[in-house]
Amino acid sequence: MTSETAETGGAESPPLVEAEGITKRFPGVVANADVDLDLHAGEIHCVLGENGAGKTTLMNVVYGLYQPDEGELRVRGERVDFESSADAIAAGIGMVHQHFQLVPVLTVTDNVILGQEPMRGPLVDRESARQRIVELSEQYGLAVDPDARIGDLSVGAQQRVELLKALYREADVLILDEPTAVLTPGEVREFFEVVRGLVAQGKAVVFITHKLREVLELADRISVLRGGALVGTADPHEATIESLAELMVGREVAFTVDKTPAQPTHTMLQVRDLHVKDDRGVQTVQGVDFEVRAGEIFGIAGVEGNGQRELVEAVTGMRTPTNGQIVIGEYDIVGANPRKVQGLGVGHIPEDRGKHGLVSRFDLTENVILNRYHHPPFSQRFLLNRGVAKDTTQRLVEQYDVRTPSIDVSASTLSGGNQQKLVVARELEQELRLLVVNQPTRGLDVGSVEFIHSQLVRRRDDGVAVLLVSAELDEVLGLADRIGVIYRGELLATMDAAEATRERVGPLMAGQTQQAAAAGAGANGDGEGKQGA
Ligand SMILES: Nc1ncnc2c1ncn2[C@@H]1O[C@H](COP(=O)(O)OP(=O)(O)OP(=O)(O)O)[C@@H](O)[C@H]1O
Repeated sequence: MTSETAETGGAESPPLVEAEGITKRFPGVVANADVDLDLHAGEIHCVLGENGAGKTTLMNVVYGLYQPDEGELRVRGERVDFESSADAIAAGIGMVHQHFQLVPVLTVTDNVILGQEPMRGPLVDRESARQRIVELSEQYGLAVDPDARIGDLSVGAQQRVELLKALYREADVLILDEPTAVLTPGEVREFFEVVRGLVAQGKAVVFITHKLREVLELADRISVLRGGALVGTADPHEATIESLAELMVGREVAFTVDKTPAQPTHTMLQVRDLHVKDDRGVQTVQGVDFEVRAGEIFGIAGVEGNGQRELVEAVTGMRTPTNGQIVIGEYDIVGANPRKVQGLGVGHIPEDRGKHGLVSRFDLTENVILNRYHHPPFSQRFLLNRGVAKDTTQRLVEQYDVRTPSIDVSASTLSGGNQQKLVVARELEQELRLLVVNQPTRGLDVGSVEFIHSQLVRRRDDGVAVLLVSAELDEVLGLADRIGVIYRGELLATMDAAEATRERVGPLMAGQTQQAAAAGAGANGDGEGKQGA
């Protein structure tokens, strides 16, 4: 639908939001340089750009979190000067961040009305709020139980609560920052339906994503940022994944991984009959067996939440298994702490860089030496050699193209994708025997994905054993030499990459065993990995 046909649009009405000449500077960086952006009722506007291109900054300006240094914002044709997000919300702008801002112990209703409680005299009128939430869920197809506790909801349901929160505040413009990064394939499909419903009812949606297939499927309008500036717009009917990638990155991007057949040698990681419980005490890994040899990439495919997190935490010493063996080299590491495991030459790229990868208030050098400051070359005779630490950080920042004004800024100032590149650089560029990577390219732009993939293959070719866990089926199929499929904590099948196709692995990810798949029973493709590009 276009603005002309939208309920609240119409050829003569101005865009819901016009951003004109927006410039926003941070120390040493021009995050947005003279950017124009129009958001129309009834349109899905995709904003693309490589990591650090300025997408989040621009949206934070529109949402009132940052004030622009230059330029102006107009809402329905009227100039606005937002001093905070409260002003933007009052003007009908809502934003759903990548990290949800919900209180886990409260109910859906309490979260939605938080800070906006309807009062009847001195009392909160919870019942009328609850009724309004039910109406909104029905109107926009946002299925959630208003009385459920947030902590008990799936990620997809929590995202629907965030949308309800914005709609309850009567938002006409919804800014969604990488909303599908955290969703399972089934949830992505449901989410697309919701977004289509929102624009059909006259809302304007801004959709930030690195997944170009999603852009082609959903966008009415595409804007591309590079180095803080708007470098172009693309017509979703004419654009291809390749053309969008080139517009974003400024060069051609390869979508297939260039690698020769693996030459594996001895077993480096052996996992036997592994059982692991999650934080709630639920047995999420249930009798897993596999091994990874030096010089190969063993990929674990699976829809998120099937025990991958607990498996990776057990292998890296962050979680003690309830049963089973994990042998790295010749050591059984069950009971060993993460530092000990790391000392065996184990690198770890965690799925949650905020929790386990980086300390956001530390500068880049402190983050690079985080788990190695007590090892040479950083430590010499118990003293930290700052010069070596800084030189190493500078080299990694250049080699991995971490976009930053300097290595002295705190990690929190880096864009999400650049934070991830820093973690990957630190973990890959050390003495390694085993590398455990969980969702290594989440939030990365297509150019960075291409680079990180080639680096993983390079370390494999150096003789490192690589355990790759990813919900992106394309990533596992493109990188791994052998593949296991995890479903409800069990490895359903292990196969050579040559035998692994999307058609074979997809149904297994949905829990369909090989026998059933051969009989053709009930394949619905729901288990397909999230789309790579
Ligand atoms: N609060 C801040 N202080 C200093 N620099 C910042 C701050 N926020 C963003 N930047 C810088 O502004 C630039 C743009 O960052 P932004 O987060 O907008 O990029 P992005 O396009 O959203 O990237 P990604 O795809 O990685 O999320 C980056 O160079 C970043 O380091």
